[in-house]
Amino acid sequence: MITSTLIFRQLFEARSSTYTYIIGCAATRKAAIIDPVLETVERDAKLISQLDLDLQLGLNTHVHADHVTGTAALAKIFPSMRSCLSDESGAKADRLLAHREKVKVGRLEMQCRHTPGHTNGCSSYVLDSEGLVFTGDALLFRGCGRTDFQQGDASRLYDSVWNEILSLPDNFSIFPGHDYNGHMSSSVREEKKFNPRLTLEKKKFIELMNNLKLDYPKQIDRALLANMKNGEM
Ligand SMILES: N[C@@H](CCC(=O)N[C@@H](CSS)C(=O)NCC(=O)O)C(=O)O
Repeated sequence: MITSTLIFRQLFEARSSTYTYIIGCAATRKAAIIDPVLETVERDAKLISQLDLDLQLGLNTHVHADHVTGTAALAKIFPSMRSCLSDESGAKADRLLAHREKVKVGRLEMQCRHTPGHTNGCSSYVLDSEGLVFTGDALLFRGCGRTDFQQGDASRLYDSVWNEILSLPDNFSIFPGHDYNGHMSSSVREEKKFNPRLTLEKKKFIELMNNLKLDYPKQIDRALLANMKNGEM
């Protein structure tokens, strides 16, 4: 997608079902990448170069438990790129972002909103001018991130999603960190109406989240070790 100000790509990494996003400013060619995956760094770097973009920011929505972030590897290819992460994450990054802090991508401005609950250091990135929000694992298509490890907390997640994401205008598009069923995006209007977890009352939501009984992600040991250090292996 290219508008007069925005260059936008959604990319997929199949092993962990992760979405990576490229956000570029059409006027200045400055760009950011959200949640790159180590295994697809070469693909992403090639696309960034072909689009004639100058990668400035590598934004991680949180310390991922299911894949190794590509930010350290991308910084070797694009030396001016700076990695970013919530200042509540306890992990390493070039820039630690406070709640509501803004980052610039050329003439575009994104706001970091802390949305803890899946992990204590989760954040979503709001691109207000274009009506887009990148929710990482806080809010997924008709779902949400699990809350059973990494300081997960269902009560905090419920408040984060309702106060910081679903409080955005109804027509905002939601771009999640993963999808396991082939969906690519959603909207605030849709998730407020159809999300089977978040439309529950808070007590029922907490009960449901505390009893999901999901298997641990296959790459969890390798991923947590590396992602606490910005993806350095
Ligand atoms: N099978 C996958 C891991 C699947 C998983 O646990 N996904 C997480 C996000 S990555 S930590 C999640 O929050 N899922 C929510 C849900 O309801 O499924 C693997 O082995 O990597």
